[in-house]
Amino acid sequence: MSELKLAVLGSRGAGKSALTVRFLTRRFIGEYASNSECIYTKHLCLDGRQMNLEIYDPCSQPRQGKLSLTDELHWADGFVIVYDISDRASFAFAKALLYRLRDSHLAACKRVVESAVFLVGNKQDLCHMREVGWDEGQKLAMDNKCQFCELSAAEHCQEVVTMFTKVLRTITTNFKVKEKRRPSGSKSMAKLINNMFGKRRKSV
Ligand SMILES: Nc1nc2c(ncn2[C@@H]2O[C@H](COP(=O)(O)OP(=O)(O)OP(=O)(O)O)[C@@H](O)[C@H]2O)c(=O)[nH]1
Repeated sequence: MSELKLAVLGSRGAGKSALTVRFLTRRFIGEYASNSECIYTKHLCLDGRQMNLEIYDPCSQPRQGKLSLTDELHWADGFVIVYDISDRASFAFAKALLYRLRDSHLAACKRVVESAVFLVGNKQDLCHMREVGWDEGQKLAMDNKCQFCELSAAEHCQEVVTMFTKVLRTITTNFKVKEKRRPSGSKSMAKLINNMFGKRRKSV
């Protein structure tokens, strides 16, 4: 059974908990305690495959603006980066998060994993108060080679489910690519033995 780990990141109040809970329960709950971080777990079936999903919803208060992200980067297989379309500062924060992710992927040459990132413009129901254009979100996503959508955790249940499903599907695809690249156990053992003893034999 696959184990999938997803981190939902963004600035305070962007709607990380609302989106996560909407996906997990199909319900929109107006207020969440923002002083505690959560790892939600769910068993689900995606494309006929059973998997255990963990979703990390951090407490943004103490880390706001720090962007260290080191723990999340090591832990997660994929990321949902959320901003609030009626809050330009949250867009700037999302942009900084994407740059931080990109830098770490470049440093680690994790090109395969790069696309398991979804940029989400939340609170689309507040479009009368919009501060960030759809095209700005789309461009930021294109520049960072990630997927993008605008939606409302408050009003769009199916869109939220579709967004999470897409990012989970990307993660499982990345897993499959990695599996293909990794030599099988017996082959890699043979290679190891060959490296050790083959070289020694040559030097004798
Ligand atoms: N109008 C509207 N409000 C939303 C939407 N999503 C979340 N909210 C509201 O935005 C506020 C913040 O939502 P949260 O889900 O707690 O945001 P968060 O990013 O988890 O915030 P922190 O836990 O403080 O980091 C709450 O009052 C939610 O009800 C949305 O799609 N539309």
